[in-house]
Amino acid sequence: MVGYMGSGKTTVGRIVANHLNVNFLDLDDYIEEGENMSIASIFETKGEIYFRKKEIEYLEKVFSIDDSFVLSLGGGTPCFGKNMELINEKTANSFYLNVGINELTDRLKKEKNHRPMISHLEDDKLTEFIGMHLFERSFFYNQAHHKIKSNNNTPTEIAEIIVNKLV
Ligand SMILES: Nc1ncnc2c1ncn2[C@@H]1O[C@H](COP(=O)(O)OP(=O)(O)O)[C@@H](O)[C@H]1O
Ligand SMILES: O=C(O)C1=C[C@@H](OP(=O)(O)O)[C@@H](O)[C@H](O)C1
Ligand SMILES: [Mg+2]
Repeated sequence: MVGYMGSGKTTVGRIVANHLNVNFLDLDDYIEEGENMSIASIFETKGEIYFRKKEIEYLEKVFSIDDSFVLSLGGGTPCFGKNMELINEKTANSFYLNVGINELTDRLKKEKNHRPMISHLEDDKLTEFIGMHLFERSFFYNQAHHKIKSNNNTPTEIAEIIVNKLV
């Protein structure tokens, strides 16, 4: 699962894994467990560049697991180094959860705190930031094999659309 913060990667990925009866892995959780630190503390104490290096390292590590699983990435994962190339090489089915700026703003207003890329922003600056940031990142997200419009459906409905593309 690929897409902007708040697009539902973690929520939808978990449901898809459940439907397919395979393990679910969230790259952020995997990093937090491996580093024994929250993503927010990694950003705060070591900075974003350190996080991005770790993110590449854990992405490579996760792809060395010899098992079937659904993987939800962080919003920035596809946008650094050669990550998107690696993602598409390692899976035949990458999904971009495509959600519009206003819906993302509504969702993220409620949960800025554990997302260090936006936690410093006032609510009234959020839409503008997301608009610019999404524009920059869309180049990478759009390289996913499947693009799923995810604005007006529940996570369960989106998971069903995804499962139907896989079976
Ligand atoms: N399809 C959806 N409709 C409404 N809210 C959603 C949907 N998908 C996710 N959410 C909500 O949006 C927030 C962010 O979801 P999350 O799965 O953490 O996104 P991501 O992992 O892409 O950052 C959560 O509060 C989640 O419940
Ligand atoms: O977009 C980003 O740069 C980030 C997204 C986060 O994941 P979610 O997209 O699951 O919030 C997490 O990896 C980190 O806070 C950085
Ligand atoms: Mg997530």
